[in-house]
Amino acid sequence: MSESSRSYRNKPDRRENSTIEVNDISIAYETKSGILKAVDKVSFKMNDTQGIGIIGESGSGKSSLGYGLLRSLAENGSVVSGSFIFEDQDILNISEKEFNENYRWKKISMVFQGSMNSLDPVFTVEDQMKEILTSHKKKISNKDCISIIRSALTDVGLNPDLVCKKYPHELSGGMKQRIVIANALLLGPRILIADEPTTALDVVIQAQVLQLLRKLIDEKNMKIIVITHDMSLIPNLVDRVIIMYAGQAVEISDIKTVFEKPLHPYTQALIQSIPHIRSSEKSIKFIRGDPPNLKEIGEGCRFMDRCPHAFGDCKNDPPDILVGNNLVKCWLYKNNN
Ligand SMILES: Nc1ncnc2c1ncn2[C@@H]1O[C@H](COP(=O)(O)OP(=O)(O)OP(=O)(O)O)[C@@H](O)[C@H]1O
Repeated sequence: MSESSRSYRNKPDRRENSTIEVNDISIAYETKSGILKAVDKVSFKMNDTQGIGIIGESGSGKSSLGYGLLRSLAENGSVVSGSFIFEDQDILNISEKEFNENYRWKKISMVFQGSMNSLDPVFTVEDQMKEILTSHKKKISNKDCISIIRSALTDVGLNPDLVCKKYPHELSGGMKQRIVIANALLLGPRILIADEPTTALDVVIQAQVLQLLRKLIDEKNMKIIVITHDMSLIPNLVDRVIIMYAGQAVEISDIKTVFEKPLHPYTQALIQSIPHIRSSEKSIKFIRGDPPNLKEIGEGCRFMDRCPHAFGDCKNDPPDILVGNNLVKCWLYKNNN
């Protein structure tokens, strides 16, 4: 890659301030039948944390949180409160123009859920990648474009000579997902939000894509926020997890503790629902009942109706309680307060 083309991609610099602080983010959608509160006061920090997983069942608000952080919510959605501090700046509180010019794709990027199926069928891989580059870097030369594209494809384990001139339908699912990741990393972001990055891939390819993400995080010294409903995917990818339930972060834990000693009854149930091949247990464990309707949230613990440990206190909103280094939103730990 030429020196000039190198300068279009942010280079990893271990000295830069990579602290990320998400404070009390709430997200709501306006719908015909009322306001739906998808995310309720979620906070987390990533100082020494390189990767964080956002885990929860469908509808728990994971994607809304990711879209909210990238300022890409659907038109009827908005971040109603909270801040997202990155490089000492609340990037939810700057103009759209400044965010687009300095942050979107350049410092924060996203692999959207299902995006491998939205690659444009009438453009070659090279043309799609060129389009991204030229729309963000108006003055970039064709030579630099090609050089960056080839390097980005190599980074994700693809041979540029074989894939540059190919159309999406000529590629396997795994290759398409690698291209989607290469697209997201094209401008050298410091934070990558990956929403269900391995859904719709078979297990072997899933493992390869996860391994690729791990390699890219290390090589590029970037931070990753992985959104997934599948807890079993993340142990080698992230060091902390946020367990989301009905729009709230009910547990924030390091990855080891969450598997060895999950605190929240919902997290415990999630872990128990992961099938173990060597276990003598023949029946599949599942969580009975349904999550509450996010348009009709009342007082009290949102998991109460499904919780085997529910008791009187649960009728009141549970506080966030620190247990060791981990936070849990559950009255069972009130004596730790
Ligand atoms: N544009 C929208 N308008 C109205 N409601 C929405 C919109 N987008 C999401 N929701 C609702 O917000 C809640 C959270 O959805 P979200 O997609 O963030 O959850 P999720 O945990 O990512 O689920 P999934 O894994 O199925 O994507 C759900 O009740 C969903 O129906």
